[in-house]
Amino acid sequence: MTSRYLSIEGIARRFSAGGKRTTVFEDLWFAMDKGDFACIIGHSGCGKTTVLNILAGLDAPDDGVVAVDGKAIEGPSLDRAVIFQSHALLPWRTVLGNVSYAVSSRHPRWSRDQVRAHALKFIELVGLKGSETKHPAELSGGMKQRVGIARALSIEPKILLMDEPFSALDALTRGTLQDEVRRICLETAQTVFMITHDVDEAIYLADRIVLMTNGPEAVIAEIVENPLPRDRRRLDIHKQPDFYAVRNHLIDFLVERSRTFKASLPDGYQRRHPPRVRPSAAPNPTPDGDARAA
Ligand SMILES: Nc1ncnc2c1ncn2[C@@H]1O[C@H](COP(=O)(O)OP(=O)(O)OP(=O)(O)O)[C@@H](O)[C@H]1O
Repeated sequence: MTSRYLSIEGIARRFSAGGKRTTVFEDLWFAMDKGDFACIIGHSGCGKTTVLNILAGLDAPDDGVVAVDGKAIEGPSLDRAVIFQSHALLPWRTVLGNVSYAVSSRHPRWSRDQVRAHALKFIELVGLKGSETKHPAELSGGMKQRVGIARALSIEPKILLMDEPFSALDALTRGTLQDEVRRICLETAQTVFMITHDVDEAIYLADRIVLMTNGPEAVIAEIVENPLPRDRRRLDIHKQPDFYAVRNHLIDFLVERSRTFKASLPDGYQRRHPPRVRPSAAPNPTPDGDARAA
């Protein structure tokens, strides 16, 4: 196994349905360091959720291994927290009750006061101070998702896995929550693997964007290194010189290359080391040899 914090090593997943066997992907490789924020982008059905489920330990690969912090994943664990599109809160528990439940699962020996103090810290972190005693039915969609985020972060997971966490929210709430998740993840050096269909969301949040070709038998076409500065702000991100270079690169992939990539693999393409690309507005980017302009 490699020494990276998270390593996906040659995994394959095949499903049988109606007597037909489909290979979603095989020989998939990807690695992350601690504190990295990666987004995966690809068309519906290419296998993004399958990868996330394998990382969560909810599904197992048919071949290959996934390891976190040097340990192969063998099932669900509190080391990996998942935030889904729907919040899946316990309706009979309050905000504090929902978060405390997760905290006491993580720290079964903690006293009631310790659990409460820890849960309150994360409730405050996501901006829900004052709503501790409310039940999920009394909360807006955005507030419920905040509880889900507080619950996931409160167990201080090694990896935070997010499956389109903001897609069910209105644009204003989505933007605010993106800001908060970014702030918290930067502050806590949280390692995050997230699925999104939203190119702008990926550019705002991610350090690296994994581009997956269409399925079946999807491959990772490229790992796009985000060229924007780490202190980027959502509201004026479009003024960053490289913004449209990276945005056009991602859109071009989704519109065209996700479909055609496999039929014309670039020279020297290796599944184990997909090309790393750093789109740039500069006319002749030459930072690391394999960088290309959008
Ligand atoms: N349990 C299963 N049994 C059979 N086929 C499955 C199963 N789970 C997923 N698949 C198939 O695997 C492929 C990848 O599914 P997956 O949900 O990972 O795609 P996705 O990229 O996350 O799609 P979306 O963006 O629509 O959520 C699809 O063709 C899907 O039908």
